[in-house]
Amino acid sequence: MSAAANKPAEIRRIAVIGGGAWGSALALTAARAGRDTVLWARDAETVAAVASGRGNPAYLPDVPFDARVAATTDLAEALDGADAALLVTPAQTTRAMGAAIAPLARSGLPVVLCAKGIERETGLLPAQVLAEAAPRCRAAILSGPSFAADVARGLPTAVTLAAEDGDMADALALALAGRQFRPYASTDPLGAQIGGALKNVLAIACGAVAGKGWGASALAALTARGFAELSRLGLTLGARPETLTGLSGLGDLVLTCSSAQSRNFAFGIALGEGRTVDELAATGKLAEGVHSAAVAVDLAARHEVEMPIAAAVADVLAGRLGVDDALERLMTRPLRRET
Ligand SMILES: NC(=O)c1ccc[n+]([C@@H]2O[C@H](COP(=O)([O-])OP(=O)(O)OC[C@H]3O[C@@H](n4cnc5c(N)ncnc54)[C@H](O)[C@@H]3O)[C@@H](O)[C@H]2O)c1
Ligand SMILES: O=P(O)(O)OC[C@H](O)CO
Repeated sequence: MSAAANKPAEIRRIAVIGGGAWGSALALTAARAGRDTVLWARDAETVAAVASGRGNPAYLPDVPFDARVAATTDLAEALDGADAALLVTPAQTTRAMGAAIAPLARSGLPVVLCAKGIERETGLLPAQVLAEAAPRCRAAILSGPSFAADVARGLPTAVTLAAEDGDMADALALALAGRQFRPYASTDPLGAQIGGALKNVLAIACGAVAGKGWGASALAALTARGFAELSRLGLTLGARPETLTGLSGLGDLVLTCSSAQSRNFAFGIALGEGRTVDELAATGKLAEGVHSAAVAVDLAARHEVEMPIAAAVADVLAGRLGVDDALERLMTRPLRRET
């Protein structure tokens, strides 16, 4: 067989599974890139609004859709004829959504995992979960500094698009690229997933520092030490250094640890201002770091990797530690060489 015959076919039709903020922004991105795009959402009101061209008022208010996106509540219809799917529901739903996609997807369908998190019950990353739930699909990862509202408005950014198969990563990057959205293909999906999952946990810590008013120096110091933790775990698990310092690692960490537009950072701010975890959970707003903190700490412990900031976040979220005590604990750790 020639090398050309092994190349993935051109991606013309894209199914975006998940009608929240990021799913809608990515559907718009795919449509702007000229792909025939269909959005699946479980809620009929969202589908009606998107299909009529009104956009997604529930999740992306005040963002007009400037390209045509079809929409459906029928998963089989969304996947029918799709050359690739983007799975954009919360990380803890990857297994159930993978299982729903599995019998409807053609063999070898590229499924781009866009959630940033770790499965709570198993400690598995999204691609590992998909491999169990939909073994005939091929996983790719889209991650990097990208607020849904910014991307939907057409503000520029760059992201990582990673898959074990470099040709598939290239084809997916090409399918989504536009003047305002620049994917960099990568063959390190593990590294891309580690960065995306951990930056959410670390952003809660940084938000708490901001909410407490502990100053810009503390915020920068915590972000840098957070990056040290992310890198330690990533390198131990086999991520590549250039991925960890790239868009899906350092790039996304810097964004999420510095902007109140981040739901994880905003969650941390509210904690620092004295709101309780239960109060914040009751708002129903998705902050993925809340769901991944404890399991990230367990994963690190299994690999004998120290993650004191993530551990402090997990303890605060579990009600075992206050934010002031978390600072005290971090600041009074034995002094050490910087690594
Ligand atoms: N919003 C962003 O700026 C952004 C950017 C990059 C990555 N992400 C990641 O994308 C993922 C989704 O985030 P979002 O911002 O779109 O969240 P969101 O809260 O805006 O939307 C979540 C969507 O998932 C659906 N959903 C929830 N539970 C479901 C279930 N059990 N089955 C099927 N559908 C379900 C909801 O109905 C909703 O349509 C997260 O992992 C997040 O970290 C978000
Ligand atoms: O709002 P957050 O904290 O989920 O962050 C959104 C994106 O992941 C930023 O890249």
